Amino acid sequence: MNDQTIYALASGAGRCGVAVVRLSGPQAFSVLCRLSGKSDFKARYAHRVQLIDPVEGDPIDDGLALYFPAPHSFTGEEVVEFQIHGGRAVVQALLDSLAQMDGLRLAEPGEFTRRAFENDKMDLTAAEGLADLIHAETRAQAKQALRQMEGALGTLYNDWADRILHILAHFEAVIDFPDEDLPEEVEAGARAKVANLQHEIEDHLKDGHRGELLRDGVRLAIVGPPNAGKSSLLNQLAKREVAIVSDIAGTTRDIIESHLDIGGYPVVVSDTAGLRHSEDVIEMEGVRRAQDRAQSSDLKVVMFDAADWPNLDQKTLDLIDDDSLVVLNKMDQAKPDVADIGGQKPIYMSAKSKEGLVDFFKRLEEEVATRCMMTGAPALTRARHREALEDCVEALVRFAEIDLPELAAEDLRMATRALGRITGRIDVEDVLDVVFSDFCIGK
Ligand SMILES: Nc1nc2c(ncn2[C@@H]2O[C@H](COP(=O)(O)OP(=O)(O)OP(=O)(O)O)[C@@H](O)[C@H]2O)c(=O)[nH]1
Ligand SMILES: [K+]
Ligand SMILES: [Mg+2]
Repeated sequence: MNDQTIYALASGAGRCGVAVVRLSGPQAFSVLCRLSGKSDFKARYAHRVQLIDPVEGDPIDDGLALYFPAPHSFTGEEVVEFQIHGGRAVVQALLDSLAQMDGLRLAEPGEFTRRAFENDKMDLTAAEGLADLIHAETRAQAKQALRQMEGALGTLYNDWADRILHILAHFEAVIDFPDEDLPEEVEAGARAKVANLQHEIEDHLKDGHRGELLRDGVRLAIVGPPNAGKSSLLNQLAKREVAIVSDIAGTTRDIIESHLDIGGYPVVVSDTAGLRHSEDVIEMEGVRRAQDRAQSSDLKVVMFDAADWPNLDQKTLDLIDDDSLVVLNKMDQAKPDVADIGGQKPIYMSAKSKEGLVDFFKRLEEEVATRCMMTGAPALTRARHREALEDCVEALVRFAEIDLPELAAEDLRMATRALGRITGRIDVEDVLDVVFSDFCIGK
């Protein structure tokens, strides 16, 4: 347990109706008593308190105080929460009083959650879920974060680790008691279980990065020749004039990014420079960046002026792939009958008259949704998880190729350690616990 008591404003900064100041650590309760002049507090009960600065004797506020005795608190430590009026001066007065008390200090970013993790109140995936929930900008993001915070990922990874530990227990037994004749079918069964597990983890890894896309946002690039109407479409998507629109070809030069909520899903849209050859070095740099961005995006809108059909720009045609929505814009001026462009059926629209826009938005939303679809199984949300799971699979693959029990056991240990890195939990003690509680050698 930490011997320092930390405090911080837990609600957002700035003027508001109610502000929450939180304390955690051994002195939290005595601080509550000093500020309120009372000592009789019921656990987890909102008490009306007059807060008075103990040194100056100045009143701070008339508010509420809640006391959460350890270990039944967010951090697992003694916690006190003050709900006070959210004026800047009131909040500052309380923070100043706390700052003057011995043994108290302002919390570092994430320190309350860190203490919760250290006191086994949550594992690393739950802590990450909590961070994501606070940063979530769309409904789907918040849903995924909440699910992770409530332990969906942690449970999955712990379950996998437990299953490996049980199998490991078998190999530990073979190593420690070589004279006991353990039946061969037990080993075959153990190996079959590892193979199953390996497939489950591989399936989880093959999720098209949906959890990561939902967490970080789907990257969408709008590309096409100059004057196709790319910036006009960005402005329609963003519902404001993000980019300059003009009839001068080559208006957009740099990449213009906009963060959007499309059907509850986060999308980072990039408007790009029109693709063409130019003598202007700045414009050419813009074209290079546009092509780069198209390459690195999860989804592309490849846009042409419908009037250009059938003489479409080759640079733009070259970018079309399975992740492209091909659009013929300016249908208010021209609507050629085209069945296929680069293997895709074009979508007609007008970014100016707004014809076809509703259908296009629907199509776009579907494409975004399938890329970060929330299904029954929880999705991994971070590269950190992915790397550890890949290490785990590697160890399981090695295990399958090895007969010697000592080496096989070592690979299983590496596999559990990789999973343990994700949740921050597993250590050797866990292996021993399973061996002795679950495996009856002396039978
Ligand atoms: N009639 C018609 N005009 C459009 C449509 N969409 C865009 N425009 C016009 O076409 C011109 C070019 O539009 P922009 O949005 O600037 O085109 P862009 O693709 O961003 O062009 P660059 O940035 O130069 O590559 C502007 O005058 C727009 O008003 C449309 O659907 N119909
Ligand atoms: K333009
Ligand atoms: Mg533009």
